[in-house]
Amino acid sequence: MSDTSRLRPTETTNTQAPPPFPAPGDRPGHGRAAAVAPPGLLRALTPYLLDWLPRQRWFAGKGRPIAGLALAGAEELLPVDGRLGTPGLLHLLVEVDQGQERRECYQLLLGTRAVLPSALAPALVGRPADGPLAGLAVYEALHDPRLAAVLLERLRSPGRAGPLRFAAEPGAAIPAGLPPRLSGVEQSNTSVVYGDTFILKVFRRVSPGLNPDVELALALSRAGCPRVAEPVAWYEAVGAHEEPATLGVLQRYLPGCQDGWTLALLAAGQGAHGVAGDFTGEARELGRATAEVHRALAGALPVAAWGHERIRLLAEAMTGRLDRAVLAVPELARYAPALRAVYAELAALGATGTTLTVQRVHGDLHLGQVLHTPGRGWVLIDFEGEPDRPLAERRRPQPPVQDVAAMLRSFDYVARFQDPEWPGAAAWAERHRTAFCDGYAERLGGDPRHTPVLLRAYETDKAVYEVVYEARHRPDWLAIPMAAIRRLSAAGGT
Ligand SMILES: Nc1ncnc2c1ncn2[C@@H]1O[C@H](COP(=O)(O)OP(=O)(O)O)[C@@H](O)[C@H]1O
Ligand SMILES: O=P(O)(O)O[C@H]1O[C@H](CO)[C@@H](O[C@H]2O[C@H](CO)[C@@H](O)[C@H](O)[C@H]2O)[C@H](O)[C@H]1O
Repeated sequence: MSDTSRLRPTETTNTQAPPPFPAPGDRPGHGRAAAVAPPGLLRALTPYLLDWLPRQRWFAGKGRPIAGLALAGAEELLPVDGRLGTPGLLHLLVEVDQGQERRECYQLLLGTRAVLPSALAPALVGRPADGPLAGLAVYEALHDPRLAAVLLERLRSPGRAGPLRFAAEPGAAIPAGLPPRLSGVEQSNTSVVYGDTFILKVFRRVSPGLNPDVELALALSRAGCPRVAEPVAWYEAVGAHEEPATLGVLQRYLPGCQDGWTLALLAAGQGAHGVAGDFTGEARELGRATAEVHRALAGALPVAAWGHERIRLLAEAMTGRLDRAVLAVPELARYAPALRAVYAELAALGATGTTLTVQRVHGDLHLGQVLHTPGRGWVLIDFEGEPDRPLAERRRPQPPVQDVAAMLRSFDYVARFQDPEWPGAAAWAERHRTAFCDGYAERLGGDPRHTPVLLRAYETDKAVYEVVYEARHRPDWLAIPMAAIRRLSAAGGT
């Protein structure tokens, strides 16, 4: 008999992280723990997690010291027992205290084995010397096809596993035994492809509430919109006091696709005689696809109108983001007065009696979030919104121009990627931005360029976000959004 009891939650109150880490206490955004592991589990893992977490691509708190860890959930999906000679599988929700008001909660899937095969050596997290995992190698479970297969099996048979709930679209046919492989493209989350038929995205940073990546993709798929990879199953953590937190989604895999960023760079690089190549046909098609998604979202989910006060609040929120960005990246400071003027113009727009139609949008649209597929043309993915914004904010309706502005920024990125100072960059970007807007207007009937004040405010807001994003994650790329900041701050009135 396996010794599963050693990892079963034995208490119904929060486990405190062992000294020297402080007790979790009441956690903003997470409330009480959904499940509690026995004392000793977190203590055993902590030294390894402190080293391993900050090295993960998806870990948002890089560069800030970790003051404490706490378990918000623990479930044994396969018995953890080295004597069995088979791998164990632990599902953990770990809260990380980095001295900020909001503690981030991360989803970890950890495998355990007495002997780790050499192919899994790069996935090693640590070998605790004592505690409930003593003598076992603890490693990233999604690297192990045997353990990735367990997740697919759970998704095939909806139901509960402790605090975890697995659900599937009615009628979804998910075959058994599809071979898993870890997706090479690791970004904000971790994805596993099953037999080129499905792709499972395991969300890393989680919080209570329905993740828009599931919510919007389901709404679009149920509305029959072909511009989305259909979700077929998902799983979530069910807490006692809060909305379930979405943990992962299984979607149809689109074989043979390529992302827009790769394609656009390729096209731009294929020009002759020093002139960058053309991507305007694809950009126009992408504008059409984006308009189709907006139209389908407006049909499936609530739409509202923003009047004066709400537009003023939007301008205020953008100004607040700028102020915080200036603190994070001081070289923005000299442009700040001109950028504030862009937002002031937006606030003034509300005073003229203008109303804006708002609806659910993608929220972080860029060329890396669109896949060109052999059968369907452009498909939009990753409806999570900007990962740094709280979930509730990402789920609020917004003017659809937000997505348009974000995609316009992406064409600017392509133009300046090789050389931020390339003299032809502005013209290349402008041609492709125009083509995208033409396609969008053609399909939707409304042209985003007809609200230039709003469009510029959103483009500015995005460029400010990108400055902070690049300063934090890819300092070598900072020159790209800074060039946009210079342009937008110099543009002046309408
Ligand atoms: N349905 C799909 N079919 C094929 N490939 C996909 C699909 N969804 C995502 N991908 C691939 O996985 C990558 C990451 O997906 P994404 O949803 O953006 O994850 P993340 O949230 O980690 O950024 C994409 O750039 C694409 O290469
Ligand atoms: O794809 P994510 O949801 O993780 O989005 C984040 O990372 C993006 C970069 O991978 C970042 O996008 C920025 O860089 C892109 C080129 O790599 C460019 O096409 C985008 O226009 C630009 O915003 C995105 O902002 C960030 O949220």
